[in-house]
Amino acid sequence: MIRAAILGASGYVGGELMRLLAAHPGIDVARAFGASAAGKPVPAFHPHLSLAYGDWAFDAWDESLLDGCDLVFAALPHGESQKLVDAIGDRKFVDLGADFRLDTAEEYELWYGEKHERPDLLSSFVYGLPEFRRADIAAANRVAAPGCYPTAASLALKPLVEAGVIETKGVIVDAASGVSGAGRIPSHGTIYGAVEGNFKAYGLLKHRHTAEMQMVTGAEVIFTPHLAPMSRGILATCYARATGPSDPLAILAEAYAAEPFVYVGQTPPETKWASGSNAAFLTARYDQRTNMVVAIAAIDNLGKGAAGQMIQCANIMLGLDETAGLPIAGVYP
Ligand SMILES: NC(=O)C1=CN([C@@H]2O[C@H](COP(=O)(O)OP(=O)(O)OC[C@H]3O[C@@H](n4cnc5c(N)ncnc54)[C@H](OP(=O)(O)O)[C@@H]3O)[C@@H](O)[C@H]2O)C=CC1
Ligand SMILES: CC(=O)N[C@@H](CCC(=O)OP(=O)(O)O)C(=O)O
Repeated sequence: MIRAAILGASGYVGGELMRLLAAHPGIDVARAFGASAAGKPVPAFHPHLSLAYGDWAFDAWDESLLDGCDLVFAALPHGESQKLVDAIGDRKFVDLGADFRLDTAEEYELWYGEKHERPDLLSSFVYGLPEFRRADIAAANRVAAPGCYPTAASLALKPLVEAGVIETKGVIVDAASGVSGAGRIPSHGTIYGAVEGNFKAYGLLKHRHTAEMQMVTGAEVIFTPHLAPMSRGILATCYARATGPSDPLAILAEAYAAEPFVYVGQTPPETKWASGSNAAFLTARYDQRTNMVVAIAAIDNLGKGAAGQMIQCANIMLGLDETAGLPIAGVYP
């Protein structure tokens, strides 16, 4: 068994990693690190994990506790993995923070508004979207797993850009996320009273995921995220001017025909289809009246948008079955 350490195990993504790894045939959780949670029992933060990790407590960060671990997952706030990466050494490392996702320190500083402390290490990370970078991930020691919104939007758009059926200028991504996308610590905008029965846009014109979507798709993107009154899920609806009549559904179906976690179908997908799984559900249409293409993706932000994708990357890096430990079926209703 591969022994894994999780940094940020007390957070929402950390909890989802622990849940999925509890049923993984080739990877065991060896260490679960917290920050303010250090020393406290795992079930105090993740009661749903009581049977799997009932007698566990979160560790305080201490790099010597990585001894004996072959693999490290980090689900920390942005900026934190830059400080820890040296301690991880040459272990396999899957980082979900944004620190090493973008190609340049300048892009990171532009969109995240803070200085990048380790630009020297940017090129040592591979962007962890397996459907587009599988061979590079297999050869990598360090992977920067994508953000949740960019995963959904890029899966919907990239094959259409590559097929040349959409214009790459002014692509519109309207996406809605469940509240778990904002993490475990509630803020004024994510408490029940602010979210229940409500629907709102935020981050207009400046959401940091715009940079990632542009990097992956090669298109110029205008992205508007929305907060939806649900725990999990992302629905990304993407619009682009067509270069002419095409069959975008057939293009997506062909692009993902061999992909174990991507389903392309006629019916507009719903977030619940993906809930609890590592699946992505896609559809697309060409509209002759407006000469526009619309492409839609539904994922679980904690699944294919976070923990599931991290495990998919780790499976590839370790030469395990890519689907090991990862559900392809969602929880419904
Ligand atoms: N939630 C989602 O759907 C997605 C999240 N992400 C990204 O993944 C990362 C984790 O997200 P999420 O789990 O939602 O966040 P949470 O806020 O739920 O969890 C954050 C985790 O980081 C730990 N932590 C906080 N500050 C520090 C610090 N200074 N040093 C070390 N550890 C610290 C927390 O520890 P403690 O609680 O013990 O203080 C906790 O375990 C973020 O970068 C997020 O942007 C990416 C894709 C999707
Ligand atoms: C609903 C909600 O607040 N979502 C978060 C997305 C968090 C996330 O995925 O952040 P990174 O991918 O950059 O790590 C947001 O919009 O900031």
